[in-house]
Amino acid sequence: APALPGDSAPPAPSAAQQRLIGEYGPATDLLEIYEAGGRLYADGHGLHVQPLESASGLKADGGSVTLDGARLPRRDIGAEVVAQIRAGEHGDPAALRAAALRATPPAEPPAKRAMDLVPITRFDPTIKLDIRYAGSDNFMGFPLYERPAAYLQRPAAEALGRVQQALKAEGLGLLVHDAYRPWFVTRMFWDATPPEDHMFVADPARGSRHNRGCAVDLTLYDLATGRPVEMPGRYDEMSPRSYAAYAGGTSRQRWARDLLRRAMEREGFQVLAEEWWHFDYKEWADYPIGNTPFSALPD
Ligand SMILES: C[C@@H](N)C(=O)N[C@H](C)C(=O)O
Ligand SMILES: [Zn+2]
Repeated sequence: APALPGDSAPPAPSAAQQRLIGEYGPATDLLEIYEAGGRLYADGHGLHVQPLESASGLKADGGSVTLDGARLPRRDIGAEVVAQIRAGEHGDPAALRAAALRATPPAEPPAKRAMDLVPITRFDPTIKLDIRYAGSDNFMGFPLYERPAAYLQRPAAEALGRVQQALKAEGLGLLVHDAYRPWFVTRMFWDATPPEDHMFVADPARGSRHNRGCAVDLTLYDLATGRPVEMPGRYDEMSPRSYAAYAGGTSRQRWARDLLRRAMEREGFQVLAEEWWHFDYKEWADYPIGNTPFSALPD
């Protein structure tokens, strides 16, 4: 039997539909235009799952929507949050890093298991890496890691290898953005992120499951082209598009997101409700919080 039975990707929407799909209006009361079953719908801002062609009073041209005469501009909430973080009081990378390195992780009772971090490509070298925190293409806008490495605790890395094998039958592979993360980096994320967006970064007072070597941030790539598969939102986007249950975007994007989730769940990983790309391995509570930088981990 196929590893992930019953899957076939829905068709992509037409270019004309693509131009309209998105979020419009005030952040606290967004109007969402999305595709389902080949049709466009408007939802929010006083409308409820309204087929676009029958939404009287609504005119959409892509750049903005006019609803009952009021103009609702297109929004990219994630990009707005990134701009806020980079302009914020904690925008100085060196000062942020120095403060985080001076701080100490929370004290905890002895962990059940010792750290046993292994490179995540050890059990399947076809897992691809694009380690965003080792470069500047991340929400902070500067490198946080000394090298583009990805480690997980051994049982989690083995499980990830099995996910990769299962996805091969679908012509897909895993593209990893992050795995083990030293605690001081979690502290830097927390300090730099506006409090209203703290749901997207772990509280250093409890530690991240990444610090325990048991969380992985990842997406899918197409084995034939090597290109990432389109998802409903961007990696590390701090907006509702990141929620695992987000109903917007296109059927094809939601299909890919849900396929990734099912493939991961079959091997003991659980998705984070706020982030479609973040998965915790089931044994995370057994491991201690790690603060070892990548420069001190073996290659
Ligand atoms: C920062 C983001 N990639 C992430 O991993 N968030 C979760 C909540 C975490 O920090 O553990
Ligand atoms: Zn994560």
